[in-house]
Amino acid sequence: MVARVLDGTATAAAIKEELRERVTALAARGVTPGLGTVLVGDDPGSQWYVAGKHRDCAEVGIASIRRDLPADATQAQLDAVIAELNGDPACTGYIVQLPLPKHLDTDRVLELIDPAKDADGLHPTNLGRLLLNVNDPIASSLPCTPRGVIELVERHGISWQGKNVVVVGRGITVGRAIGPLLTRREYNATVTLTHTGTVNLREHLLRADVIVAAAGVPGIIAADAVQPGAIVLDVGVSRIVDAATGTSRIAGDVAPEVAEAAAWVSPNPGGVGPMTRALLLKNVVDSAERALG
Ligand SMILES: Nc1nc2c(c(=O)[nH]1)N[C@@H](CN(C=O)c1ccc(C(=O)N[C@@H](CCC(=O)O)C(=O)O)cc1)CN2
Repeated sequence: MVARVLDGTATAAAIKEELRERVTALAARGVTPGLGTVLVGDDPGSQWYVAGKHRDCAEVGIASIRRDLPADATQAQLDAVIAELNGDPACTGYIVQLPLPKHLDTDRVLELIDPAKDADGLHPTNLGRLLLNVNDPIASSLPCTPRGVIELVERHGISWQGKNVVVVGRGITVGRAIGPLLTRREYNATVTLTHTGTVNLREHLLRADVIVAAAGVPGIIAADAVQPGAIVLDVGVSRIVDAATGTSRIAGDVAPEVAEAAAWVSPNPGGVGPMTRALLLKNVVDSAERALG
């Protein structure tokens, strides 16, 4: 068997087209959504992602506001930028690109974001609402990557109902947030959260109908750990630098041979990454519509 491809690039393009229409409808009501980004430092991956977010905004008609700080920015400087965006009416939603340099306090930063402008859905209030408003998908922003994973599968005609899902990785942007979403009644999946400390990871994986690999460990999902016919989503991103040439490439969590065992695989790049960006825009448009009532 050769797995079919869960095409994130094409699916994200379709979502952006739908969003363009919604943005036009908002404009007719006098509202222009505006996405802000805060980037600290010069990590090439983060710079690339942030640039991509602004390109996406231009494509769908969302205004974009960019605040870049040097790698040695102080906590006070970062706090001031957040206060400025919280107070800027042109900025209807924003994100702080993660990871932050180690000397900055990520938890504090996420708490300082106005929950109504939290386009990532990572403010404690919004993560709390994710747990509390179990059947209200747009009560507040939802984390973009989990939302992207869910839509990528659904838009390929696959239902989540009754699926055994094994998530690998316990980070805040994916692993911890996807379980509360997928166990909502509308999806009815059964979710096991595993991580690099899980004993007998392979046994868990062999029971999975769907694997969401978000550990950031290249190749952690091997072909002999995937049951025939499984759906495998490769969320992990590691950059491997070739010491000789200085060039870098992306390595996902899923070994290439998995494509011979699974029914569906998301490529990496070209799978969940573009969906994360598209769902960020969707959060911004959802919240502009919510604000109108
Ligand atoms: N504040 C946040 N920070 C981070 C998040 C997040 O959701 N919010 N997630 C990741 C990075 N990320 C979004 O910011 C992200 C990752 C990957 C892509 C993407 O489009 N990837 C392309 C490949 C691009 C390349 O060549 O490097 C793909 O998969 O095809 C977009 C966004 C961590 N930080």
